[in-house]
Amino acid sequence: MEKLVIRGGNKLYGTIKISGAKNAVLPLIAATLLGTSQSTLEGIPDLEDVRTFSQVLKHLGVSVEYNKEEQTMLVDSTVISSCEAPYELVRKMRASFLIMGPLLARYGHSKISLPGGCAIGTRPIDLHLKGFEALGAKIDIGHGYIEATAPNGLTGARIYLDFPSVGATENIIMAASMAKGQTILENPAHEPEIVDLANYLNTMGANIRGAGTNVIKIEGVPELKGKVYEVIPDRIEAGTYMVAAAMAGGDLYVENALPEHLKPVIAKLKEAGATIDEDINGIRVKSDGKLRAIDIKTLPYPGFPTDMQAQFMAMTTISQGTSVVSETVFENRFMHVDELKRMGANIKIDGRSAVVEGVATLTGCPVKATDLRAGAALVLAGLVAEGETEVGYLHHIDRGYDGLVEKLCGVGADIKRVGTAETKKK
Ligand SMILES: CC(=O)N[C@H]1[C@@H](OP(=O)(O)OP(=O)(O)OC[C@H]2O[C@@H](n3ccc(=O)[nH]c3=O)[C@H](O)[C@@H]2O)O[C@H](CO)[C@@H](O)[C@@H]1O
Ligand SMILES: C=C(OP(=O)(O)O)C(=O)O
Repeated sequence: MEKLVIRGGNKLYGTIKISGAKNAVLPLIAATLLGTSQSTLEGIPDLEDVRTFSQVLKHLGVSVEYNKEEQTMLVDSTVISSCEAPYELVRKMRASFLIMGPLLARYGHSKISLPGGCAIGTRPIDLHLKGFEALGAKIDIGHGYIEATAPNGLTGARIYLDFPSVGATENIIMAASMAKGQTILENPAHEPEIVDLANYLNTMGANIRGAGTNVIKIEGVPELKGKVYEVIPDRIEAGTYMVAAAMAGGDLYVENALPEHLKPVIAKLKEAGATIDEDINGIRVKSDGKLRAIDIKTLPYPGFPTDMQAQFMAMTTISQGTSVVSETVFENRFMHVDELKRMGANIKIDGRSAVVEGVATLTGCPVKATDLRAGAALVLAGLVAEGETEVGYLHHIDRGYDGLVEKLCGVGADIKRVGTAETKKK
């Protein structure tokens, strides 16, 4: 099995350049299915999720050319030969469910395997389906598949989301972009990735207003064309390296990080004692590694991101005092706690909160990444732990961090990837 071997104790100095955002690029790839000509996506991060999504599109008969060196993806979905996605592909990546909205909009039919639960929670898709039904689709669930049909096309509607789900907002926007008439989406997600998707769809010829606000209005159009578009930088990757610098100490410039996407992360790092400077090209984090306890509560954007919760929990394990970390978005996103405890952290879980008493030092040992951000948290813990930390189950980390080892080693960390590649599994 492949693992990361991390020798802790090095401070981080220099620059890390942030890649394109995983959570923005996946909906953009789904949106290319709406275009009747070639799309060129730029700034594509080198991620396992990107490769998996390419496989999903190829399964639909779409031509996909990913160029790792140029960070581009050319998608030609002029012709789509299948509207079905099987379990083998969908189970690897929940975001593949985002193909349902575009396929329904363009062909009036889509059949996709139910994605199933995952390590961080049950992650139902009821809000996506309610949205499709409101637009006039008929939904049938059976034999592990969801089939959505709208033989006469979709019709715009007023839709209220019970919770501002990121994926449901994206799927509904894509479906409604080619529906007849106007759709008004109330209580949508506000994440920057939603705004990026709407911007791309508008570039393709859609008419979407209000993305990033409480109400999104979509006037359906009969046709969308593939275009050239560059994905936004990954705010979670940026936040992860910012926490790394705060914990390890040093002076790290996180190039490409957008301060306006990282307000709660910046505020909480300052509260913990790090010095943060923002400029037009990125964010600088300076720290002596001596941090204070902070409380964190995850919330939909613009609140504190759940995708940064595990990394901040790693930070609080070595921050002086008692921190309380509350997770309100996912019901089971504390899988990293037991692994951090193996490294000497003092954490008690109380319902949806974790109470963390800072310890003077963590100690390296073998640990496993149970999900993507849990894996990132363990890498951060390894950077400051005494001795050697071995992080296994790297397929989780590979889903969402482009060049993690190279980027961290480039600023002074001591990390090696060793062993033979494991069989990829969710
Ligand atoms: C590829 C991608 O962009 N993934 C992000 C996206 O996931 P994703 O789009 O899956 O997250 P959602 O915002 O939909 O989920 C948030 C909460 O809503 C619940 N829910 C969601 C849909 C639904 O139909 N019913 C329902 O109950 C979920 O179980 C969860 O508890 O947003 C999450 C929340 O910021 C992030 O952690 C993920 O990194
Ligand atoms: C939970 C995450 O991603 P996904 O929704 O793709 O599982 C994440 O990026 O932290």
